[in-house]
Amino acid sequence: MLAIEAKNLRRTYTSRTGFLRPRRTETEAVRGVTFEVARGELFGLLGPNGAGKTTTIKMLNTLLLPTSGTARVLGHDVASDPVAVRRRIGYVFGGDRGLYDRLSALDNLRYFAELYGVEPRDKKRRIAGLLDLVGLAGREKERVEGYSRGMRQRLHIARGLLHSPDVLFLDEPSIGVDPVAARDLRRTVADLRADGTTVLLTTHYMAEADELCDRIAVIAGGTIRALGTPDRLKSRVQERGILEIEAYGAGEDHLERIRALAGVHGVAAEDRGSRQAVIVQTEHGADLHGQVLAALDGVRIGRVVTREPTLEDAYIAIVEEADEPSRAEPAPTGPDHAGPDPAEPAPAGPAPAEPAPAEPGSGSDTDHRLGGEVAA
Ligand SMILES: Nc1ncnc2c1ncn2[C@@H]1O[C@H](COP(=O)(O)OP(=O)(O)OP(=O)(O)O)[C@@H](O)[C@H]1O
Repeated sequence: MLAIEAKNLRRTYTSRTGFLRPRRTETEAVRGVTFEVARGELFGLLGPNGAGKTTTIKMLNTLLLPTSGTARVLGHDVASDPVAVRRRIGYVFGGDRGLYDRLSALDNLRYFAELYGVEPRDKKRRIAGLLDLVGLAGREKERVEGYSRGMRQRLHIARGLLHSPDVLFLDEPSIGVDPVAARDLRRTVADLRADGTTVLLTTHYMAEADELCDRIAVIAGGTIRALGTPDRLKSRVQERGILEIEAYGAGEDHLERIRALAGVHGVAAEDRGSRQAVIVQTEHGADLHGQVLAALDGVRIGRVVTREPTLEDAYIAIVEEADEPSRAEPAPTGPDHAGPDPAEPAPAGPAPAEPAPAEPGSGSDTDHRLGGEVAA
């Protein structure tokens, strides 16, 4: 039996804007998403901001009703059997909310264990095992307010696992976590998988996805643009050369000039402190150094290197193709691929069913990303 089965999932948000003349605005956040996750698999959902990742996760973990389409988790339908789904899943989202700062990690876990109905006779052993798994054993008596962001995140994961879920949703667990803590977090996630837990992970960090995920779906504009193993995704750009230029002050006009050069397949700029890395994907074997540097006329340039493509380059290429449908490659076929979907308007559907989260420090619930706890 599959852990997750999503078929043509769609979700449209309807919001009202304007006071005197209110208008209804519809946002098609997810526009026909189909994928399957096998039991024990670590599956990554990657995409730019606003791509529809959180909305997809929330439909799968029963916090939002799909506008149309179906989803099953361990065979249970998310819309018609949400209680059975909730019993089998855990949900951990990035950020600071969801823990009691004034309590120790141990007391937090004891409290949530009670809330989630963990059998009293199992509680002690379960908590000790989880503290061990997330690397907090020995620090469990300290108050959470003194914890680093990485430690909090690992405690969040322990909390999400208290009721021994078979499927864990991890929504950007490493957001705002420093590189050393992020490495520890990756180790924890890898251990979870080794224990047989199915994990659906969203992240903005490509290296993390590359290291951890068995398969990855790249989502943009509410549809899946590519799906496969990290190697398979990388093979999309294998035939390309990557030119990486350290720059200070390159603007969108410079990038446009590079984009317009014959033999250039994609351009992206990443801020790295005071400098930028301008990453240019070129046709394999094309020597575009001179032309690219000429297009950066007036910009201070540092090191220029050519290198092999990474998952990040594949990701940039996929997302850029999604932005420019006319340049999109033909949709690949086969079980490991999902091509661009036709963007038909989503039919109107049932109203959202977001349970009000009863989270410590949850504040107002106007932020759509901050879902409630779904553990049974
Ligand atoms: N409650 C809501 N009401 C109206 N629009 C919403 C709501 N929640 C999300 N959206 C919109 O739906 C789209 C998808 O949002 P979603 O949060 O699922 O994306 P995401 O891929 O998780 O983004 P991020 O990486 O920034 O978290 C965005 O355009 C977003 O503005």
